[in-house]
Amino acid sequence: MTPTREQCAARDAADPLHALRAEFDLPAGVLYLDGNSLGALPRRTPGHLAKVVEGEWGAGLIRSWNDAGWFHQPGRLGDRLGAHLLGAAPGQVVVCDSTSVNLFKVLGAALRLRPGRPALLVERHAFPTDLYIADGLSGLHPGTRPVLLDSAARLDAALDSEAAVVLLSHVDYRTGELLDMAAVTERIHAAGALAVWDLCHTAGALPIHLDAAGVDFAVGCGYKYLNGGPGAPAFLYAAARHQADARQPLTGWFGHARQFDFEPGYRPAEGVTRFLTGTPPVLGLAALEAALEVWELADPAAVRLKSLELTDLFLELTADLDVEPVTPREPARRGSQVALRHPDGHAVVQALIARGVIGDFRAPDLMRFGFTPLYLSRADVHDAATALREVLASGEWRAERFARRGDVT
Ligand SMILES: Cc1ncc(COP(=O)(O)O)c(C=O)c1O
Ligand SMILES: Nc1c(O)cccc1C(=O)C[C@H](N)C(=O)O
Repeated sequence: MTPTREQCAARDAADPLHALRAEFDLPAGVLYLDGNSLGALPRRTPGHLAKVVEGEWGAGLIRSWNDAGWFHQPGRLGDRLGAHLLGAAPGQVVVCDSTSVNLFKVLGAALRLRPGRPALLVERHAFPTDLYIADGLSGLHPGTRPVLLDSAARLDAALDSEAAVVLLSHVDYRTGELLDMAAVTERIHAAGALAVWDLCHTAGALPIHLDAAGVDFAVGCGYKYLNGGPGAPAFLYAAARHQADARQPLTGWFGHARQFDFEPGYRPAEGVTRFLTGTPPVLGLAALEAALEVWELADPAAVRLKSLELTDLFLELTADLDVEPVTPREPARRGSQVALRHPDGHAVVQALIARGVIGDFRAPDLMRFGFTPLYLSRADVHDAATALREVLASGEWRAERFARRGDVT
């Protein structure tokens, strides 16, 4: 028997995480299932930003680089994020730049740590920026060539003595499939290669254990599950054991050993600081800091349990619909989103959005629904599944206004 809405609401009432919903400012009448693409606005963010803008920028002016600690914000936020959500001991994470730029930096550093090995392995269906960056970087490294994997499951066949670096997504942005980070990293290391993980769809979706898994490098973005806001700075992780030898290619002055000596030659800073490039986006970091404060109110293990419950519930409540779930049912292989295949998925998603149920669509036929336990409840999941059922049963998605028109997301 699938649970009723009342049963869902009763479970919500008994859930300690339910209180965190009040930390978010969500518009009335909207069921937001797209926090896996752009997270919701934490209520404390506007006030925190106003404080930084008026107090630190307006009143403090340039003094705030020192007095308000702006210089150290990339490392300080990195340590907080590392401790709470990434399983990284201090001194290995910095918050800076975009995921794409950080990928360029860590892949560049990783390739230089494996000289003589030409292959940079990437999944054929990786998020395109990962493919583009791997391709662009390979063009700049004589002798390096990208090798496309049909899937992560085919990794072993490609892991030979030519393999330098393997770039993998912890969760697949289309299907929501989760890889076993520790086991896969171990296989990569057994072949003598380095493991670089894209955590865009897992940072804030489930607890990550980078140190314990022996990961070499990782990147991820701040604007999805972390709720740092549109264009929020991203993060990167460089394992302590690699830092002294790592040379990243974007050698800007914020990564210099003596930034204010203004030397003409580049010398990398100690530690993960050498992965910084230019002036940090102070206001973007402030918004991410406010969001992290909310995250620090939540136990990531409890968030994971609730996430699995929400995705499971949605899969169960939509099981009899004329859609094909592509997200794995096994909890250990599932991230925090559900993808359902439907030949007219774009129109169906548009019809849902017209009802206030916001999900998204990835060509050619995947409807994606992100489940963010900090601000979604079981009753919300029930309502979303009911809306999908009604949209499909009524055929309202066939209306001309829901036809595809080149929207950006
Ligand atoms: C797996 C993955 N990597 C990278 C990115 C994007 O990187 P950027 O923030 O640089 O646009 C996304 C989403 O946009 C993503 O889903
Ligand atoms: N980063 C995005 C953007 O700048 C505009 C629109 C969407 C996005 C996304 O995050 C897409 C997302 N990474 C995805 O999984 O498809």
